[in-house]
Amino acid sequence: MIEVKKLSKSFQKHQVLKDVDLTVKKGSIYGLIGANGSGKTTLIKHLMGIYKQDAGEVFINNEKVFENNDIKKSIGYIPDELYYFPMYSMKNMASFYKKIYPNWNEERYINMVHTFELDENRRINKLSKGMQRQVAFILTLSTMPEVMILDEPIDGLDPLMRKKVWKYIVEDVAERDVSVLISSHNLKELESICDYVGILNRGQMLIERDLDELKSDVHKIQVVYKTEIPEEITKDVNVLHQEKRGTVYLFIVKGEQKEIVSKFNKYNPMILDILPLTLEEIFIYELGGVGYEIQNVIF
Ligand SMILES: Nc1ncnc2c1ncn2[C@@H]1O[C@H](COP(=O)(O)OP(=O)(O)OP(=O)(O)O)[C@@H](O)[C@H]1O
Repeated sequence: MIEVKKLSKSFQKHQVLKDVDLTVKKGSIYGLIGANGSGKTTLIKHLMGIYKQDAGEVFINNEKVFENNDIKKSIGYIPDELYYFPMYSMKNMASFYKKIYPNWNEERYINMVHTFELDENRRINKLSKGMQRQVAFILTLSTMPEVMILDEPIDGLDPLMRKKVWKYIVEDVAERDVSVLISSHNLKELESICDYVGILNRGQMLIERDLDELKSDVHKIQVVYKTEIPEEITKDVNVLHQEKRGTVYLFIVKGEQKEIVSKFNKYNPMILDILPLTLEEIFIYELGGVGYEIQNVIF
C-alpha cells in the first residue's frame, strides 16, 4: 500500500507539490496522470525516498520510506530515465540484484529472459531503447516487489512487448496483491488496466477517484433543439465544455446522468444522445475546467 499525506515540496522558491494526498490500495493499479511539469516525477521520487519532503508524510506498507533501505527492497521502481552500470550485461545486473533483493526469483528471471527473447550476455547499453526497457521489467519483476512504481514504463516499447508487460503486472496484482502506481501519458492503455486515477494539476491533486466512478460522473451529451439552445440549460448544469457543430450542440457535463438528462429534456430536444467518454477526454476537459486552453483540441 502507498499512502501520501499532505506532501509539499519546493525547489528554491518554486513550489512543485502542494498538500498532495494519494492512496494506492493493496492489489490495485493506480494511474497518475497530469500535464507536462505538473509534478508526477517529483512525487514519484518522494515515494522512492530519493527526495525528502518539506512537509507531509510518505508511507509504503505503513512505513516511512525516506532513508529506509528495507522498505526500498520491497519496491520495484522503473524510472523515466533508466540507469545501468556502463559495462554490465543483463546477466551481470541480475547477479547484482540477487545480492541486494532478498526475494529475487531466479526461475521467474529465466522465464522472462526466455519470453522476451533477449540475449542476457549482451551489454545493456548496446541494446535498443525499447530492449533496455524490457531489461528493466525483467529485473524489476524478478525481485518479486510488493509495490511497483513505474514512471512512463512503456515509453519505447512496441505493442507486443507492452501487452507482455501489462500481462505480468496484472497477474502480479491478481495473484500477489501487489500495489502498482503508474505515471503515463498513454491514457488509452492506462484506461484499460487502472482501477484508480489521480490527476495532478500544477502540483496539486485535482481529482483522485475510482476510474469507473470518475467515468460515471462526466458525460458527453449531443443535443439538437428546434431553435437556439435555451440559455437556462447552461445555468442549470455543470458544463465543463460546450461547442456547436451545425445545429448540433455538444456538451461535456459533470454530475448525475439522470438528473442532467432530465434538465435537457425539459426543453424538448429533437435529438439527445449520451456518448461514452474516454479517460483522455475526461483528462482534457477537467484541465479545461481549471484554466487550460482546450478550445482547439479536436477529438
Ligand atoms: N531537481 C529539480 N530542481 C528544480 N526544479 C525541478 C527539479 N525537479 C523538477 N523540477 C521542476 O518541477 C516541476 C515538475 O517537474 P516533474 O518532472 O515532476 O513533472 P512531470 O509531471 O513529471 O512532467 P512530465 O510529464 O513532463 O515528465 C517542473 O517545473 C520542473 O522544472
